[in-house]
Amino acid sequence: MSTLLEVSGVSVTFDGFKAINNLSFSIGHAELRAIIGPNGAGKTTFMDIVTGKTRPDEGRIVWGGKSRSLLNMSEARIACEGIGRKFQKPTVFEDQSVQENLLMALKKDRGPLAVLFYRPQAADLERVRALAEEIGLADQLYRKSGELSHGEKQWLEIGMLLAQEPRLLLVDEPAAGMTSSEREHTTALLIEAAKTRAVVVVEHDMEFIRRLNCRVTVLHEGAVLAEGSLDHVTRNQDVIDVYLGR
Ligand SMILES: Nc1ncnc2c1ncn2[C@@H]1O[C@H](COP(=O)(O)OP(=O)(O)OP(=O)(O)O)[C@@H](O)[C@H]1O
Repeated sequence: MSTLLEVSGVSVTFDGFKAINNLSFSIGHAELRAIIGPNGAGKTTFMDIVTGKTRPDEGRIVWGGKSRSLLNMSEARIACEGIGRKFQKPTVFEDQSVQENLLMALKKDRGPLAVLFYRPQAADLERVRALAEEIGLADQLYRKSGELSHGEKQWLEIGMLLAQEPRLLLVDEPAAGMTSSEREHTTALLIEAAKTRAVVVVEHDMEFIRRLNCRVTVLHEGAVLAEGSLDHVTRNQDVIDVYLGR
């Protein structure tokens, strides 16, 4: 499988504390990956580094077919390059309908005049309909987003990220606060999304990860402790020791 993102030998120090320690990680163009690890393992900092929010002290991060470095790019540039991030808390425009939220998120010319004179074209509405179908909100297009359940808001936000056509999607704890049927739907949605792009899911819920049925990377003290199937990593003695606090 060809590599989309390659992080090598990256370290980050906060006030003398090494939060990320010589971390290496890579993901393919259409791959689903789960990242797990105990509290403080460096999962959030890892995502901050990939999105340009935090700059590493050392290491390399290369991206795409031309292996361009992400290190000199601004956060906005990295987002334009096709790296989308879903934070834990849903952030949709609550007063707008599902359709309006998705329309606003479509990848388009965002110049001030283009935004001012924007009128949705038939192709945009069709794309929004397809996105709503993909996230399971096709029958809620005209509903105010503020009226959606927590799970539905999360799907809408995932749809808004998909509307930007990212090549890599980073998703932070998508299952938190969801009912079990919402979790099942979220699993299916992420598996589907990863057929055409890379998706990294940071999650604590092992049952959710089991259903994702993907390669798992275990972080501990800012480095990769183990990698492989969930069964493989949960049999690893180092992983067992870390989770049991030994
Ligand atoms: N800005 C910062 N300044 C100082 N220390 C920080 C900063 N950001 C993170 N850390 C520390 O770096 C370590 C890694 O934190 P990080 O949030 O990346 O872990 P995590 O794996 O996401 O944890 P959790 O599962 O609890 O969210 C922690 O010890 C944290 O306290």
